[in-house]
Amino acid sequence: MLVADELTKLFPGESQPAVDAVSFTVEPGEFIVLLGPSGCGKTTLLKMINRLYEPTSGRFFIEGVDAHDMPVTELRRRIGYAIQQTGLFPHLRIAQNIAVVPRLLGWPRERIEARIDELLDLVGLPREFRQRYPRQLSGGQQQRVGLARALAADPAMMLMDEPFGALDAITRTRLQDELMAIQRKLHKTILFVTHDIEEALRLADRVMVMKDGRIVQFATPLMLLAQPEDPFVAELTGASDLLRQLSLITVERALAHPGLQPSTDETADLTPLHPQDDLRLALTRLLSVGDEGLVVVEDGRTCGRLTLSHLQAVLRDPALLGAQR
Ligand SMILES: Nc1ncnc2c1ncn2[C@@H]1O[C@H](COP(=O)(O)OP(=O)(O)OP(=O)(O)O)[C@@H](O)[C@H]1O
Repeated sequence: MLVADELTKLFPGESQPAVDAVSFTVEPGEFIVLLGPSGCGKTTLLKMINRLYEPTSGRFFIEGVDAHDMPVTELRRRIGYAIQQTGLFPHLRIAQNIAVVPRLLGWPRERIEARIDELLDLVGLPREFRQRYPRQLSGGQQQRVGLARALAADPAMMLMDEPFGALDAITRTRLQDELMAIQRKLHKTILFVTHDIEEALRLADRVMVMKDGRIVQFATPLMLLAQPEDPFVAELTGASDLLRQLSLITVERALAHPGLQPSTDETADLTPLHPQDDLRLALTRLLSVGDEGLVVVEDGRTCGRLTLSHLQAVLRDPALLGAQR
């Protein structure tokens, strides 16, 4: 668990703190996205957490221990760090880049070699890339190496500063999918900075919206869209966009809505929905089939039938907010 208590950073010569007395708690295994306009303090906050910057005041605790009392090497061993510019060493081969932290930690050679292979597999790169230099890889491949390097010593927490910022939409979506799969498998606590609202809503368990060094709202993606606490949050997230809200709710949740009894009509549709499909996709399909709705099928078994009434009920129901996954 990560607990920040009035964490503040005032850079020398500045009148306003870059991060201004922020307090929050992050549970183990949560995927947190930091979102906010340029200069609002996202990077500064991350850099305080791995102590690249020392806070001017305030404290934070990792697993109950005051980070200030921890040796920096010990702290950084627990925290992986990946950034947009990748920070790969150009003169080191991919294998050496990935091995930087394990080497610092004095791991035996065989363990390091095995770990490099394991990580290349995990991030979806061929093992032959071991011998290449960063310049011989595409931007997306370099980002994967950056991710592998951040994961190398198996840290419990990952700080990621716009790691997919410079990538095309397709590569970006693919890397998001892989990061989510890695997160589910390894249960890392992740603090992830982005400017991209779609990326934030897709990845986050909770989004920390920042403005002028402060936290404006810290809530699930659906809560942000459905109950923005501030006009700034509404504008930033496009909260009036109902399609965005629907994209965050699954068919399964809509079927479970107490206001509507699921019909178990066995008539098979040509293209049934799956319980884990999102309601934005469901809406697109429902608009083309009309009133009778679409059958929902999982592993060959019919779970119910979804209609437009389900979507309307869900959008009107505040009880569904906060539990979109
Ligand atoms: N080393 C520094 N010295 C002085 N001021 C700094 C320093 N680093 C950041 N700042 C200032 O602190 C504020 C917050 O910067 P920070 O980089 O944390 O913002 P950010 O939200 O990450 O922005 P972006 O989205 O553009 O990366 C800005 O006003 C910035 O100019």
